[in-house]
Amino acid sequence: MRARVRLPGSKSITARALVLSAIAAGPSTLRYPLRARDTELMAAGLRAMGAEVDSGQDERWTVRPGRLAGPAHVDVGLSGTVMRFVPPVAGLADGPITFDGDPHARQRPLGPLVDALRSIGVRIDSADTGGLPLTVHGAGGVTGGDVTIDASASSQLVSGLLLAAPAFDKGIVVRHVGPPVPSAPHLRMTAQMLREAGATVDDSTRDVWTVEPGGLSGRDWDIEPDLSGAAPFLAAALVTGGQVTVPGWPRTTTQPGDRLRELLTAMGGECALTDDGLVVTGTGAVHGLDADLSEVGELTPAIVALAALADSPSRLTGVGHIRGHETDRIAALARELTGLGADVTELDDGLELRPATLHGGDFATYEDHRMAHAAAVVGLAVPGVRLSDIACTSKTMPEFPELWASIVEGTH
Ligand SMILES: O=C(O)C1=C[C@@H](OP(=O)(O)O)[C@@H](O)[C@H](O)C1
Ligand SMILES: C=C(OP(=O)(O)O)C(=O)O
Repeated sequence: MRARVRLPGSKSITARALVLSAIAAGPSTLRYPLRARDTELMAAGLRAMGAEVDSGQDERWTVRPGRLAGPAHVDVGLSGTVMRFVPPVAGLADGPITFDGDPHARQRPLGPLVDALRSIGVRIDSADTGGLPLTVHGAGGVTGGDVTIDASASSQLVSGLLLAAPAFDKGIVVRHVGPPVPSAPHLRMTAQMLREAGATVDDSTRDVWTVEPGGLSGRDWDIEPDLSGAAPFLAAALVTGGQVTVPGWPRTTTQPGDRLRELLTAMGGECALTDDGLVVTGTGAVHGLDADLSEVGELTPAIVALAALADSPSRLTGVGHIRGHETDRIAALARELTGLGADVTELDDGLELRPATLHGGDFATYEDHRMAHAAAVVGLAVPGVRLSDIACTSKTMPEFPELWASIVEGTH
């Protein structure tokens, strides 16, 4: 395999740019945004509340902030960013905003955010579970102030509060209390993008984030390629002993996917960040990995797929929270890989894998895009791996099936 894969924009950066633009004082543009289910739902949700989001052109979306008002309905789909980033904005709107999503969305952790918003004066009706479906009774503004939250289930619970906080009367001081918050790079991304939009943010104390009240400016956002989406493509270089180049790989970034350079090197690849982008070359061998993935939880499915093909054991820990992702990813990976003959042990907070000879069979995706990515990686080395569903990849990369087929067929 010798492939060059141009990836779509980052889901996480696109989501944040949309939210910050919707509460800014003037218009903004997003250059090279991600067009996928999660970001289309984000745009639709903000639009429903009164922001003017024009996503007509692929390479340039524009956002004109408008008066935020209900009644409106926000479909969160299965998107963590939509369900955690939009309710705090809904508190700023005038009128009721209802939220619901795919059946599994109701199982994803949301209660701590709802409680936190209530504690700063936002009236919310929620399901008994504390999560979806819910109604935010926007009062045209949010008092803000001091909030205590257990965000061990998802960093997005904190990011959601911070992103809307410049528009709160008193801004916000968020204190996390509980087991560690995962996905630290995503919290740095939130702080950095808030600052780029003109907010004053203090994240210098562990587990405490302060955002001062103040107007945000409209601006041009250049969206980096989605480095987490790169994971299965770069993994393919290792599995096939080939070479995959991702052009436009940023030299510095807050995206957790940048850690792929270190993880794939440890697993036997060679990674070179060149003027042409990131070039990953397989050496013919895939080694096991002993790593704490808590900061990069969304990379777990692709790394586990590689680990299932490795020539030595792996122990991947620190990701108990991914049981609350699109599906319980620890259980799903253990079950589906075991079904293909892998030697896997499920841990509370991760997985252990030992070398085994895999065989073909059915692989269920549980509507999880990254489960499909994992199956695709295994399928490079194991004939007859049949995915239950490839359409779920539309959550973050609708072009995944075509891109994957093209690298496998060597047409790139
Ligand atoms: O803020 C973000 O854009 C994200 C944060 C992470 O969430 P968790 O902290 O819930 O893992 C990550 O897994 C998700 O894909 C995107
Ligand atoms: C966990 C993920 O998504 P979400 O933003 O829905 O939490 C993911 O994309 O791996």
